[in-house]
Amino acid sequence: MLRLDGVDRSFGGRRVLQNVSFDAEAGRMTGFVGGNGAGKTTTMRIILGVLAADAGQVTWRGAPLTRAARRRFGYMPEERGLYPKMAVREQLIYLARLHGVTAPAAVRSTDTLLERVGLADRGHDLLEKLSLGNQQRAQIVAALVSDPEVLVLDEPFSGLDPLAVDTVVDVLKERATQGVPVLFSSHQLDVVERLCDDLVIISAGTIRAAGSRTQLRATYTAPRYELVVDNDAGWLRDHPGVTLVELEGARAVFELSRGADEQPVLHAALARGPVRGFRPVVPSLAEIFREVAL
Ligand SMILES: Nc1ncnc2c1ncn2[C@@H]1O[C@H](COP(=O)(O)OP(=O)(O)OP(=O)(O)O)[C@@H](O)[C@H]1O
Repeated sequence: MLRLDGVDRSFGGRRVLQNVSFDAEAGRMTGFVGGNGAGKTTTMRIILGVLAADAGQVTWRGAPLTRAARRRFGYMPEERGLYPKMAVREQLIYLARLHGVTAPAAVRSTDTLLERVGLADRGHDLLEKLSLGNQQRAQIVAALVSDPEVLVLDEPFSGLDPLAVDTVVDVLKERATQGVPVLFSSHQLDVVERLCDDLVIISAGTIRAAGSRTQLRATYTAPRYELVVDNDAGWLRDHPGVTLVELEGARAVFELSRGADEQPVLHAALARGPVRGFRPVVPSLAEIFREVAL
């Protein structure tokens, strides 16, 4: 597992990371989310050794990271890394070689990945001739081409159309299935929700929550239910333990205080007339994020 333990970092006396600790586990997709300036890129740069931490450490498989270990990492930096004036396929092969991949394997890996992301026929173009979305696809190939042991990706989905997002999601999930920890940052909470097994939420340089989606839901949001009746459901407002979240006439979404049982609410509804729907509502990641990070 990739582990950050007590990482601090300041710029010019301003602390931007404070005691940052979390794990990205082998074989799991870990979404790293936080608002603008929260500290995601700085954290990823420290993992890759592009920046040094002031305190704390990053370990991989229990050992502090060395330059040799980091060569086996795949990194997609925020500033992206490919050369605009070099042909796409040529530089991807070159990059794989830099990471110690043999020439035939570098060619094979480049061609397979270009095909996967729909760029097989653009390999001979200069990177700058590609549309921004296609450049982004090439950057993703760059992170994957050396068949890395660990993947650290800064906003890998930004600028991709929905079909390209799906393709990249598939490729990343495949890597995770092969045992690679995949740590990626994203502002697209719907994509993170669909994709990640684990979540790390950072705000103002501090980790606010980390764990599996199910754990975070259980920890940070109260149980929620939807009730649909025939008449106005406004009476719920006065029911003990209930907080109304939404009310549209006969349909209501409500939260129950912790430890409260939902059955008395159902009985109360039935006592007033027919109940057309009653079901638990799973809070979205955006709601968890609002609860934890803001
Ligand atoms: N080289 C630097 N010098 C000074 N301040 C920096 C430097 N790099 C980052 N910072 C500051 O550190 C804080 C965290 O920035 P960082 O880029 O890590 O956030 P982020 O979560 O990736 O944000 P975004 O989602 O906007 O990309 C910000 O306040 C930023 O201004």
